[in-house]
Amino acid sequence: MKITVLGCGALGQIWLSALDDQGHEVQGWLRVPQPWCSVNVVGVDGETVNKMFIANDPLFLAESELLLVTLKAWQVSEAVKNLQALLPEHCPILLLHNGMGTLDELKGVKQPLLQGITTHAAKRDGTVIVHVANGITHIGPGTPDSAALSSLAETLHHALPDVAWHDHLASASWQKLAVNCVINPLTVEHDCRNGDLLEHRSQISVLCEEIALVMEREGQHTSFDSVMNYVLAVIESTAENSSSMRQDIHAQRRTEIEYITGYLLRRARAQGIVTPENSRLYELVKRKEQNYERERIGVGLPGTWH
Ligand SMILES: NC(=O)C1=CN([C@@H]2O[C@H](COP(=O)(O)OP(=O)(O)OC[C@H]3O[C@@H](n4cnc5c(N)ncnc54)[C@H](OP(=O)(O)O)[C@@H]3O)[C@@H](O)[C@H]2O)C=CC1
Ligand SMILES: CC(C)(CO)C(=O)C(=O)O
Repeated sequence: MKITVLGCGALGQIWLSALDDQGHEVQGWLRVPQPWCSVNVVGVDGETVNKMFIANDPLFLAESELLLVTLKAWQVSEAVKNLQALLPEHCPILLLHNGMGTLDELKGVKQPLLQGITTHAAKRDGTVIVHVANGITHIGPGTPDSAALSSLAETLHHALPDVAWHDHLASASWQKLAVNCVINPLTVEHDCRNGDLLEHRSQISVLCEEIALVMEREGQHTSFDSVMNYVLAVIESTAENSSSMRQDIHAQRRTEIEYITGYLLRRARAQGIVTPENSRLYELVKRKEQNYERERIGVGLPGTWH
């Protein structure tokens, strides 16, 4: 297949490398246009890949059979809208990111949209992307016209297993959102690794009560116990991780809070539910972002809200 990967960061580079390895024709798409992008990946098995791929080629884009979007949630809608006119109308767009809400922002896009969530872990270490742990990528339709695209899961599975197709991704997406609503802002508040959150069980419990209520009103078959047990299991299985939000705050980057807790709060408001503990954490993270944004502008540096 001819595949363009939009966003060549941690996830983007492991996908570029894996798809190329399977014989697919791939190009990267960078924010600042360049004819080449370099992929430097250390695999889970320690094997390294150093390769250059074509980048930002509009002719390649016009012939692409898949646009794989591996951007942060807040980068997605503007970047996809900028490319949609160059992309064939039938070319599926797969959005792979944490958080929810980007589909609502892409309502006018003509191409079939798919969404995905992943438990793979990859991080940047200097100029290299380290694929820290294998995981599962769950994908499913984001618009009705992508419901018949389940064969994509098999193609992607051969490149970077596991990939599972879901006719209805909402359940998996909400579970992942619940995990991110608890772990990400709490690790910012306590400035700790995921595993250290087990010392804050009562706070986790209050957050899970609120989240379970919103999920139930959104039509999800769940309960407080089920959300709590799932969140605790992920805390244990990712105990050594520093969450992506904590890393973003440490690096003074914009976080994905608007698409994680922000999305939960928007759905809670629509359902008439109050979520005081989630709201407090949302405000806490927003305040931290605003403070360093103000500091950057104060010392004459450009803001990070590009
Ligand atoms: N890394 C991981 O292990 C996991 C990540 N995720 C989720 O996947 C998503 C992607 O994460 P990750 O790969 O880590 O993020 P990265 O920040 O590493 O990658 C995003 C890349 O997109 C680039 N970019 C930004 N804006 C544009 C644009 N307009 N056009 C083209 N490229 C652009 C960035 O470049 P620049 O820096 O120059 O702006 C950056 O290289 C996030 O939602 C994350 O939460 C989920 C599970 C695991
Ligand atoms: C699951 C978790 C919390 C793992 O760290 C994650 O997705 C993140 O850090 O964004």
